[in-house]
Amino acid sequence: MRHVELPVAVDAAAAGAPAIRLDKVTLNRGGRPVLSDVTLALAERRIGLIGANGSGKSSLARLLNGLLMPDEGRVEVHGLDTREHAAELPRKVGFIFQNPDHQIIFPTVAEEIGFSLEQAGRPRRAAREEAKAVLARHGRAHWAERPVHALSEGEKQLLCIIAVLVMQPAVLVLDEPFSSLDLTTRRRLEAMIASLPQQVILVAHELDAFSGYDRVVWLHEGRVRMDGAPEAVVAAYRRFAEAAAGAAEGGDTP
Ligand SMILES: Nc1ncnc2c1ncn2[C@@H]1O[C@H](COP(=O)(O)OP(=O)(O)OP(=O)(O)O)[C@@H](O)[C@H]1O
Repeated sequence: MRHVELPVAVDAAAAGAPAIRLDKVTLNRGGRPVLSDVTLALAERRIGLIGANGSGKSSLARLLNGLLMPDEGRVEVHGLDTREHAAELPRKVGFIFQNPDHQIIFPTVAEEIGFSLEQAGRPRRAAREEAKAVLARHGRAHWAERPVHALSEGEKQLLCIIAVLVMQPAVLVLDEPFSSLDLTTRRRLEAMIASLPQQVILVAHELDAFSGYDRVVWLHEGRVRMDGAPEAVVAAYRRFAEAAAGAAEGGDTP
């Protein structure tokens, strides 16, 4: 199967002014392009990003909060060029990594959340107290003095989300947050994410995670292959992936 799926029009006007724009973005990593000429206006509240391993999803996600900068083109978040406003981006775009251990710095839950509150401008002493109140709001008051290493993977992921949310970002980017979670834990986290007022951009291989989403973008070899309603994009991607698996079994690649 070699045909290119035509993009599905997304009603950007209905969704409001784009919060995020990528304009002709090319990104090189390891001396080769991993994103090529990507143009996207991301305005919808719930956007999924899918694609095969190595297709460029994490790289694109990292462009959104300034962890990576484009080699060509521009990335704008709420009108700010990421190249010129890198220091402001972490407060606008919260980022959740696949592995919570890459995000958590402090030994206890309250210290981790307290640090985020300090980053958001609270004095240290007030931050420690407020951390307990934040945990209580999430029904996790009993976590405050818990060592982070004693939390399960799902609990650590929830801690990361709570810690990022205290910065009150306008956008939450989650890069494969479910990959080590069991189904029940994943469903709970999905429900929590669904309840957030933030714009959410979710990178995931779990194709059923996008129910209720406004839009899904499929990346293929560093380019947008299809972009539109979740059902249509996920179905096309599934067909493509299954054809690719079949062709690989037969010694061919689509
Ligand atoms: N630190 C790095 N240095 C060099 N190349 C990298 C680096 N990180 C990723 N790449 C390359 O960039 C390409 C895109 O990787 P990326 O992680 O963005 O893909 P992905 O779609 O998120 O993949 P996955 O689903 O496996 O997480 C891959 O070819 C990868 O090898």
